[in-house]
Amino acid sequence: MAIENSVIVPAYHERLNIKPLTTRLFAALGNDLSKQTELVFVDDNSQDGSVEEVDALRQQGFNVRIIVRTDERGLSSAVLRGFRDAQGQYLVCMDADLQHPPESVPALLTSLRTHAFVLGTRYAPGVGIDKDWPLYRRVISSGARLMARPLTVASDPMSGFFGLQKRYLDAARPGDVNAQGFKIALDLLVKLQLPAHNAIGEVPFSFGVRTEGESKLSGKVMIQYVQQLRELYVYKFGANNLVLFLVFWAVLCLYGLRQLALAAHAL
Ligand SMILES: Nc1nc2c(ncn2[C@@H]2O[C@H](COP(=O)(O)OP(=O)(O)O[C@H]3O[C@H](CO)[C@@H](O)[C@H](O)[C@@H]3O)[C@@H](O)[C@H]2O)c(=O)[nH]1
Ligand SMILES: [Mg+2]
Repeated sequence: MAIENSVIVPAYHERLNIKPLTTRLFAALGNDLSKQTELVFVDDNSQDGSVEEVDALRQQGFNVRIIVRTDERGLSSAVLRGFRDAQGQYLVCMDADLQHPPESVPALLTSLRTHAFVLGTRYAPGVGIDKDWPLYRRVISSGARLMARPLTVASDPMSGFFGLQKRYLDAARPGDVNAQGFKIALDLLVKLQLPAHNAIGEVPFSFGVRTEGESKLSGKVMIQYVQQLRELYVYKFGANNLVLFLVFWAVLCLYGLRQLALAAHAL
């Protein structure tokens, strides 16, 4: 049966998460969907046994493979590499560390049949973020989301859990999509030529906490986000509207201070 769906997972030092993600994903897909789906890890030469782990799973019959990059690093560029290499027309991106529930992938794939882009969202009734997610990450995430507000109507453009139809990526101008940092979904939402109506679907999910390995979010990634936002504001509103960007930067700072004050009050 032809491969229609490709699930792309950027992975760096994620050996311990590879097996649970693979088994949970294919169990969630069930027999029919599993036959049409490949799982592709894009690893940046972790040299932690991830390759052997994937090989063992493939020998057990799972349609899983791993691309090892030795010349590049970074989450967004890894995702783009996986998308380029994908066999399927329906692409899903998710993290390796099980913060994105594999059980929500079938819903993403279903929604992708009728939407060009589908976003896994943590901001919907009945879902949310695990209470153990650190406060400083909540503050950063809320601030980053607020700053992206004017760029897209999507409720959770910071999400790393999303899907799109490959033809829209194929139609993008080469080099147009920013391969720096972590915010690949936001870049795609702003830059791809999506249909004017009903382009974006949303699938609610609960954002878990990592139990194995560590987050790779660094100060550098946050600076890359600010640079990316500046570029996106110019892209969407024109070079003269940088003022907008600066206003939102100021709002973000005020919001961050307010959150910190509230947190300090609660202590
Ligand atoms: N290949 C590769 N993969 C990477 C790299 N950096 C991170 N990854 C992979 O990208 C996934 C997400 O990385 P985490 O380090 O777990 O990110 P996070 O701090 O939990 O942030 C996640 O949640 C945010 C929402 O608040 C998202 O905005 C962000 O994109 C990501 O999904 C993981 O599978 C991780 O191994 C890299 O340089 N190269
Ligand atoms: Mg994570």
